[in-house]
Amino acid sequence: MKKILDPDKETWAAILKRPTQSYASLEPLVAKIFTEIADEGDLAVKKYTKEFDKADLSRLEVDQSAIDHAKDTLSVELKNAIELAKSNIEAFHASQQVLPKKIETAKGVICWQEKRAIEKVGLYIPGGTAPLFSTILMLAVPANIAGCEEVVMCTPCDAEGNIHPAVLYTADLCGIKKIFKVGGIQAIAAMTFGTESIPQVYKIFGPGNQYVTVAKQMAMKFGVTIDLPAGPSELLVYADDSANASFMAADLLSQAEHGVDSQVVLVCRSMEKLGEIEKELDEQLKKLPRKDIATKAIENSKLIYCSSEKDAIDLINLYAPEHLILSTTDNARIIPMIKNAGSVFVGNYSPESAGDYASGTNHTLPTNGYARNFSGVNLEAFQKTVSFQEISKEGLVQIGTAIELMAEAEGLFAHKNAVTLRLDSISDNTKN
Ligand SMILES: NC(=O)c1ccc[n+]([C@@H]2O[C@H](COP(=O)([O-])OP(=O)(O)OC[C@H]3O[C@@H](n4cnc5c(N)ncnc54)[C@H](O)[C@@H]3O)[C@@H](O)[C@H]2O)c1
Ligand SMILES: N[C@H](CO)Cc1c[nH]c[nH+]1
Ligand SMILES: [Zn+2]
Repeated sequence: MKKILDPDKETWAAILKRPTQSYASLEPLVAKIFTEIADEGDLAVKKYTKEFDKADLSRLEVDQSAIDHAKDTLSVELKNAIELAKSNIEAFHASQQVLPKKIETAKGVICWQEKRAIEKVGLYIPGGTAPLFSTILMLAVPANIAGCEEVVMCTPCDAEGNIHPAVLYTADLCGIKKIFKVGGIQAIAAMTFGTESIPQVYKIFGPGNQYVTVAKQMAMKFGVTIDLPAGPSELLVYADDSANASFMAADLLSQAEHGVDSQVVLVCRSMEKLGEIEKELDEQLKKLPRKDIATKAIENSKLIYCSSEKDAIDLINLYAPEHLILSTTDNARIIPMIKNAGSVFVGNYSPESAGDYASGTNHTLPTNGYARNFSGVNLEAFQKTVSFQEISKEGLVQIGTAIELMAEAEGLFAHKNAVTLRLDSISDNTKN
């Protein structure tokens, strides 16, 4: 892991660059697959599933028998853990509900907003190197609270066409009725255009590797919206002398083990603590089953010493990490200074894994610096906001002249007339 001491500001952007390929470099491949799937539907989806996932599928949809088998296979302990996580995620996302609030902007002019669920949503559940069934909870729970009518789920299968039982169990627990054994670019293209088997959706949600992330960005060109660019996982730990070195090393490795293109960064105010964390990292890494993946991710990662607090915070805000751990003596003072981060974990006893699984917050979060302008998934992502107004005669008298003047100034006389006719009728009625 590269060690950097008090870097010059001019070098920050280069130091903090992510190890993923650019949108431009993946676009030609993604565009080719999109075109084929738009033209040939299931046939092209099957072709690419064979090419990338080595599975020769005759049917894309998961059979009920596989779901029933998954329910029998999973241990009671794991089922209970999934239930606990689901209940915390439900509590946190239900608390995000906003009730309509009517405002009288002028006497007799009542305005308000109501939330409406997006009717058809597609959930992408990553499964290339690990079966991320926790992601189903993160997406299906808010979709259900919002009241989305049609929920379609795509996830990659193994070479035999099977999906991990925990994925099928969790999807069934969340009431998902349409589950497809399709991953990667081909899954996103299929949900964008619709195929003979896979329904077209209005909005696509979910994290994934760089291929999935670029495919989601491509989907937007075809009128399907997306939640956010949620690519390869990242973690930045901000630590001082008070940090527990072994906890921080474990947290850094937890995100490094996601994929070779993950990135973890330590920004440390103490040289001594930086050394301790580095030593712990080396030791813990050797014992990990996914050490090959984590080792490659660690090669992309950095240990940065910052003697100045201002520089450290500026660096964090410039990097805009997906996850940020604050492990300092004065976390409460630091929190208001954090402008850009997807999800923040405060103190030595808030491991990043808690947010991945069971604290209740959502783990679908912006990566690659997008925490500067995107939020992670929340209830609102599954809703649209519709505005309403109800205006009485008295209300129209209050604002009518202003509307007439503005419409006339824009040269839009039909707009003006829509008000003038009503104001005239009000004045006629008053006279009679
Ligand atoms: N940001 C977040 O909120 C968040 C949350 C969870 C996971 N993640 C990230 O999701 C990712 C999951 O990645 P994954 O690979 O395990 O699963 P994935 O499901 O995202 O991707 C697997 C698919 O990628 C496709 N693919 C693989 N290599 C390809 C190639 N060379 N060309 C074209 N397509 C190819 C295959 O079709 C395969 O099905 C990880 O990077 C993890 O860090 C991010
Ligand atoms: N850390 C991932 C988000 O970047 C989410 C996850 C799922 N399972 C484990 N981790
Ligand atoms: Zn994780």
